Amino acid sequence: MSLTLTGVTLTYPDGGSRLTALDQVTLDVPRGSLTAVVGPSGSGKSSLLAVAATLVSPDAGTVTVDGTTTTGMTRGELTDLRRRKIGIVFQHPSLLPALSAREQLQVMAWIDGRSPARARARAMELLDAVGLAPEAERRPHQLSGGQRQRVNIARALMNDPTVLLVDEPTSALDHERGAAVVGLLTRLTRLQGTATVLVTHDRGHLTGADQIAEVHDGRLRSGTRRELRQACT
Ligand SMILES: Nc1ncnc2c1ncn2[C@@H]1O[C@H](COP(=O)(O)OP(=O)(O)OP(=O)(O)O)[C@@H](O)[C@H]1O
Repeated sequence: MSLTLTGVTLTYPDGGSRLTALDQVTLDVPRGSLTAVVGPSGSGKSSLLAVAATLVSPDAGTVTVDGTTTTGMTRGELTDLRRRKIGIVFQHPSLLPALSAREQLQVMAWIDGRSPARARARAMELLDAVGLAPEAERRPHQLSGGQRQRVNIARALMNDPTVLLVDEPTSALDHERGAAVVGLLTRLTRLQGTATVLVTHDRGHLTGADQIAEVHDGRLRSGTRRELRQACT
C-alpha cells in the first residue's frame, strides 16, 4: 500500500462545539491504482484530501505514506515528506504567467536542487506524457484550459511522487475535456505507478477508477464500482 488512512477522524471548531468532517475513515490506495472520491458538497472530500496530503493533522487515526506513518512528525519533516512523496493537483492551475510550460515544471526541480539538465529532460518527458511536447515553450495565456490543467498535472509529477492527490481537476472544463483529463490521470497512474486519489463531482468520470470512495457526512463507503452498485440496490 502506498497511501493508507486508518480510522481517521477530523474535527473543526464550530462555535462552542466541534464539527466532525471525517469520521473514522479508513482507505487503502495501492501504487498504480486510482481511487475516485465522490460525495455531496460539504461531505468531507476536501478534508480527506487535506489529511492525505499531510496539510492537516487528524484528531485521531493515522496516515501512512509509502510506509511512513506521519503521526508525531514535525512540520519540517512533513514538508520534506510532501516534497519527496506527494504530488498535489489543485482545482485551478496556479501557473506562473511569465514561465513557459517547460519552465513551470523545471521550477519544481530547481526548488528541489536537481541539476538543470536532468530537470529539463524530465520536464520534456512529462510534457510528452501529457501530450504537450509541442506546446512546451508556450506560456499559460497561450494554452487552453485543458492544456493548462495538463501542465498542472505534469508539474505535480516532477518529483516522482508515490502519492498523487487531485482535487476536482475538471471543474473548469466541459465534459469532453474533463473526461480527457481523467483518462490522462488514469494512464499516468499506471505509467508512473502512483497511488492516485481523485476528488470529482462528475460521476461520468468514474469509469477508469479502480476503487470508488463515497463520502457522506464524513463517513466513507469504498469498494469497486460493482460492489458499490450492489450495495446501493
Ligand atoms: N476550515 C474549516 N473550519 C470549519 N469547518 C470546516 C472547515 N473546512 C471545512 N469545514 C466543514 O467541514 C465539512 C466538510 O467540508 P469539506 O470542504 O471537506 O467538504 P467537501 O465534500 O469537499 O465539499 P465541496 O464538495 O463543497 O468542496 C463541511 O461541513 C464544512 O463546512
